[in-house]
Amino acid sequence: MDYQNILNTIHSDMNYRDVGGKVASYIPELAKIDPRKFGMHLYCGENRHYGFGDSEEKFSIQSISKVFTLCMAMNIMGEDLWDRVDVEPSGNPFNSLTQLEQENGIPRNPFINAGALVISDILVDHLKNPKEELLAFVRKITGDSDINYDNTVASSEKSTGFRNIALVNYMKALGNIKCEVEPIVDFYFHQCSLAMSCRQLAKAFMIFANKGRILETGEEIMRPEVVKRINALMQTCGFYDEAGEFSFEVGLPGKSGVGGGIVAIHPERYSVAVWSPILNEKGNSELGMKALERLTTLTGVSVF
Ligand SMILES: NC(=O)CC[C@H](N)C(=O)O
Repeated sequence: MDYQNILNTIHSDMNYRDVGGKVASYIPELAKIDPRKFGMHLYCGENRHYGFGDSEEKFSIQSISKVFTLCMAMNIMGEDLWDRVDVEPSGNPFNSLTQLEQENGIPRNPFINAGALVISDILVDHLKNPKEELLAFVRKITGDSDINYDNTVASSEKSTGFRNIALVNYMKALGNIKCEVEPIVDFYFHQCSLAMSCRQLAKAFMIFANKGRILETGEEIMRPEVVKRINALMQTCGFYDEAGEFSFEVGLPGKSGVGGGIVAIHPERYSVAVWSPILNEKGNSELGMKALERLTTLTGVSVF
């Protein structure tokens, strides 16, 4: 497959003028990002890297980080994790509070904010220094030590993160949060502030296309049965109330973030990341979704 040729076609056929959404502004620091940014990187192992545009520039990965923390929490808790968080698509916005009341504080899935905050609670509860351990985990699976938190983005989100703070308080009232609220949201805002490029994200997510092993070293990070669960959740819940649309258009498991990044994997073939900060009304990168639709259409291959 001539991936570089396909990526070049996507790059020349599409740009930010094709979409009408807006850069996220509820986190003030994200509102400063240039809406014209557009990059994509595809990695198939054996040093086969293909990319274009701003694929080496770091951006705020936001909710994409929820896949990393889920992975760590599953390695700690095993199947007991599912007593604290469910595995169903929410059909609701990522920061919604309403379902929690009807469902006794058990979030629908680990990728909506409520679910990711329960995962943060678990990591804060079990790890000595969760921020350092998350950073070490991400650097290890990426094979790159040049990955850090963006403290300016983390404090910017903290200054306006009332909904997330409300979610933790509410779940604590309903008995699904063990630790204090402050360290949980501090950890959550930091995980969301992780700054990575498309190239780094494609490398990191290769473990989900490679049955849980780091491709280059063969080291097992997760058991294959854990990868099965995480990929299933990316397929059904990775795009909030647009997970159906992403499956329909793209046909790959993936995860988005309000920084405008999307990562998707094709098991045993490739891992791909795209970045364009303009979001649609569901909070997913508009151009990113279109670019990935082009990728699976032009290659003629998806998981379906
Ligand atoms: N969808 C997202 O990327 C949301 C993450 C963001 N940090 C928030 O909690 O609102």
